Amino acid sequence: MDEFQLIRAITPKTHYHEKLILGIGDDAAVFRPDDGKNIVVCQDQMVEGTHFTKTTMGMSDVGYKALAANISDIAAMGAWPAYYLVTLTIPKHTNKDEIRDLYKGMQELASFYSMDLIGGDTTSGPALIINVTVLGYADPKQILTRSGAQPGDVLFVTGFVGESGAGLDTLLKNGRHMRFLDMEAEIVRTHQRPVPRCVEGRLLREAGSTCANDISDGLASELWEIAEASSSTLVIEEDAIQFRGYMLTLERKQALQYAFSGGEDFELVGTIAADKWPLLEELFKAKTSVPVTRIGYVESGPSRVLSRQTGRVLEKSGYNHLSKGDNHGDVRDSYDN
Ligand SMILES: Nc1ncnc2c1ncn2[C@@H]1O[C@H](COP(=O)(O)OP(=O)(O)OP(=O)(O)O)[C@@H](O)[C@H]1O
Ligand SMILES: Cc1ncc(C[n+]2csc(CCOP(=O)(O)O)c2C)c(N)n1
Ligand SMILES: [Mg+2]
Ligand SMILES: [Mg+2]
Ligand SMILES: [Mg+2]
Repeated sequence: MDEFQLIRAITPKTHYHEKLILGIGDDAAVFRPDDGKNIVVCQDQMVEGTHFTKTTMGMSDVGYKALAANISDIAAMGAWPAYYLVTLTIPKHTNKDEIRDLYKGMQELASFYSMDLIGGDTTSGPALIINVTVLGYADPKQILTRSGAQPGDVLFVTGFVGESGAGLDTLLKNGRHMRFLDMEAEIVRTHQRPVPRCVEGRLLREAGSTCANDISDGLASELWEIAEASSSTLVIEEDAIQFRGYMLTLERKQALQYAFSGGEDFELVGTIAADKWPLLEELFKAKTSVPVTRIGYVESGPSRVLSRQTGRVLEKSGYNHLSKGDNHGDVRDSYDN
């Protein structure tokens, strides 16, 4: 397989968006934006050894999750995805079938959201790296931001948090080819194939929420981002955090540790005016199988996250690439300025 064969193989034969003028095949892609909408754009990448290993994820899972992580950021803005671009760094000895599986995983999710692949780049390099850019649309009158929390708001989270981190530990211990019990299979799936919460992001907008953040680095880290961007105090009631299945077999303290610091759950955490909370609950019951749980509130005060249970400031734990001394800067010397 050479670079040009690869590009030919991944070029879609049809497209979903009629406003796409030029997709893959020229120096750049061209589309006419949807009338009256704001364009939303984000980018996240996954690196072998940092975000996945051969033990934790198959190639189609890697493709799926690289796109899912980006769609999750679009969902956290209350927006809807439309186009994506994929940049690959491919190490030696990667075969054609592996790349085909990577795109299969991405296409599964892309077809669900009718997203068009419109470009990217391909290079060789020392590790497998998948960098995805997603473009989407938002209603110009209402986007969900990290700075949108107001004193008096209810703080909520969608779905169940902590499962991805627990799934990762299960995978690191047993490998992905293990025959898992149903409960373990559920958390492993959350780690490998998280479901972006686009529908739920829309419901947040419908109910009148102004603030959301998706959980990539862990609940603690995402709560701190909201507190800092909104210049307010978030009070978290740990006792309200819900778990299911495998997580209920753990000591609650450990389950909470996964929820706060595990990351990659890709659920939404956000806030909404207290008088609109009942409507949000109603909309979730009527329109999605994903639960929404009140886990605290917002009050005026310095930018910080307080635990209602302990009265103490919540530790800013969670995943931080550049504070983990062992996972960066090891393939080359420093620049000599
Ligand atoms: N290297 C960079 N250059 C320019 N902007 C960046 C860079 N890295 C991050 N950003 C920007 O910083 C902001 C926060 O990015 P961050 O990656 O922390 O958010 P996220 O995607 O929600 O989190 P995660 O990466 O854990 O999924 C975004 O506006 C992002 O575009
Ligand atoms: C093998 C392996 N080890 C550790 C992890 C955990 N992990 C890696 S990156 C990240 C935060 C989100 O990334 P980003 O901030 O880049 O979006 C987390 C929780 C993993 N997935 N696989
Ligand atoms: Mg990011
Ligand atoms: Mg995010
Ligand atoms: Mg992200």
